[in-house]
Amino acid sequence: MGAHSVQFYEDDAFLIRGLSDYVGAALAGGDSAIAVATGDHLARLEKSLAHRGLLDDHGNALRGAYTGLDADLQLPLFMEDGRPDEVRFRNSIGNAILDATEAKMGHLYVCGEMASLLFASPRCPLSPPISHAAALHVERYFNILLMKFPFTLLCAYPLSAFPSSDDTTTFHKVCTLHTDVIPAESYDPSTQRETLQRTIACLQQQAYALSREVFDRKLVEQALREVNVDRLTGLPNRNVFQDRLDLDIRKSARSGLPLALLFIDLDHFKEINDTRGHEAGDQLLKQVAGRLRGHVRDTDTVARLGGDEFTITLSDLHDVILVTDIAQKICDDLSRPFMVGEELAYISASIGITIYPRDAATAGDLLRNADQAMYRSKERGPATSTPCSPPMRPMRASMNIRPRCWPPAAPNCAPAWRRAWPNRTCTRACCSAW
Ligand SMILES: Nc1nc2c(ncn2[C@@H]2O[C@H](COP(=O)(O)OP(=O)(O)OP(=O)(O)O)[C@@H](O)[C@H]2O)c(=O)[nH]1
Repeated sequence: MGAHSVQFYEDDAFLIRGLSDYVGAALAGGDSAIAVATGDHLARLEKSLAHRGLLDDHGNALRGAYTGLDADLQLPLFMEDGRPDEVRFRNSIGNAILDATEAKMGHLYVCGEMASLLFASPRCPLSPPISHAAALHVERYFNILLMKFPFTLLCAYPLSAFPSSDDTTTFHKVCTLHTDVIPAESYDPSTQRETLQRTIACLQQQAYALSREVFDRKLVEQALREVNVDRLTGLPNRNVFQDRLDLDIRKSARSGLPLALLFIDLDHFKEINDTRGHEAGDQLLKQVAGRLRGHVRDTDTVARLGGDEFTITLSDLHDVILVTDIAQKICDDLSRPFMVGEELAYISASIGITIYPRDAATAGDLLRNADQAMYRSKERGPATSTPCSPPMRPMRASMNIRPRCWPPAAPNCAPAWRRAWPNRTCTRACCSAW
């Protein structure tokens, strides 16, 4: 049987160089060459051969004989019902090889990447493992031709055809069907150390598969982060909030220390979007997230549920009374102006508070309580916080916390507030901090 080598490659430019060396050496020696490659590779190969002075402008050999076959067109010729068919293969590629050997223009050198085409989606209509099995069939058909006709064959495979470590078995099978294995990116036609080359090629494939897996894992980790983190603010999102609340409830049940859930909804945030644009609204939401983080310990959870809704879970509370102080401070803090772009922006927040286990036993009920309490705050007016109270939780008095500094001090600096609450007056002393 004639020599049937396999050349692996990572980089297209390396493939073209290798094919050009192979076909070029044949033509320069007055021999025949058939190149079966994808349209793009074929064009680049022929350009390289023309550059070497071996082909004319029309792709005709100036020495020896050259035939270029577009692998994309050859593929359907020998496929039947989505599988390579031996008879069709003999009638297409086989006949081209037969014609070239009968022409008796020296020895025939064939290089082909139709087998690797079968591996490499999306060009090939087959997906693994069918494409892998199909390519192995094509290699066997080649070996049958090699037993009948005197020619030398070089097949080319991208390492990307074996992207996972599960492909190692197929990779070995491909190597076994060839007489020589040429490792990727180290093509040296003079090298004879076949065993060493095989080992290098296998190691390359394994290294390639490993790097693909590391890359894929990074993508998965990134996707997981994105699933858990609110992209705009970097805060945990609703999913993480719910998981952590469940966890905090279980910890609280064990430790006996209560936890508080604060539901925070910004007041008239929509006006910022409407008057200053969505980007300004985004900037403001990021700053709100930063301010909220400043009011809690590392062990507490500040989350963004979506839109202008945030939650804070305060765990391991030794003194529940402190929660209203924290809510007060948050109301005060969010009523301070925000620097958005070049201008100040004014908002405030309505907060609903609920305590575990005093007000509810489950995460769902706690969230519902806090949400309802937040709406009570909205009804009372902006910058208000309300603990869970009847009918949310029987026998609990509601509480109304306003920022010490309300409404904003400078008469011209908060037109939105003044339109919304024209009857509110400013307590200048406490606004001086602004
Ligand atoms: N800039 C920005 N706006 C958002 C984002 N998500 C939601 N919004 C907007 O936030 C607004 C929230 O709606 P509301 O809560 O009704 O607005 P509001 O003016 O604060 O209303 P009240 O809570 O009743 O005071 C809507 O206009 C949303 O389009 C976001 O990621 N970025």
